Amino acid sequence: MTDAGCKLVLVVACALVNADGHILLAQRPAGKTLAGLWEFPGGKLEPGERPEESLVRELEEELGIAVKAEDLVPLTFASHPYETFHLLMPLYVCRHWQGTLAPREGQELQWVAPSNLRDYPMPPADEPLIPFLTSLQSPAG
Ligand SMILES: Nc1nc2c([nH]c(=O)n2[C@H]2C[C@H](O)[C@@H](COP(=O)(O)OP(=O)(O)OP(=O)(O)O)O2)c(=O)[nH]1
Repeated sequence: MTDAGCKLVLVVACALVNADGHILLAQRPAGKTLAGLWEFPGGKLEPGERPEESLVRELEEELGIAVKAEDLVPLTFASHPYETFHLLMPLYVCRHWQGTLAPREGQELQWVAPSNLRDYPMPPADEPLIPFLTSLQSPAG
């Protein structure tokens, strides 16, 4: 059966990877949907935006860093049926940015070793993404 009422929501997200090979997670603040869960920085595309452009904007807004679109490397994507919408979320990896990273929206931030990602409760859409991150090569690898 086709779900004619399904609303598709496109969200772009980024695994920022630091020199130690750790990945940045952000905790969704109280009051938002999925509050308390740890997610990859990013957000919904605004009308007319290209995905990479949207992610550059979100990373500046949320973390105060400047990222070049060409430093956003596609890794995989999430496709998850939430109750009120279907989430389609490309996940990029980024190892290069400028500026000092800071939580601009009051969110908790944590650098996490890929092998420890499962210690951080994530939205259900994100769980299938974890194996892709644990298989990321280290900068030296
Ligand atoms: N940024 C981000 N969003 C995620 C992840 N996993 C996941 O299910 N989402 C969902 C949560 C939200 O429903 C949507 C992102 O919305 P958003 O961050 O732009 O805005 P929001 O929380 O204010 O959205 P809302 O759900 O409260 O309307 O994608 C993730 O890893 N990163």
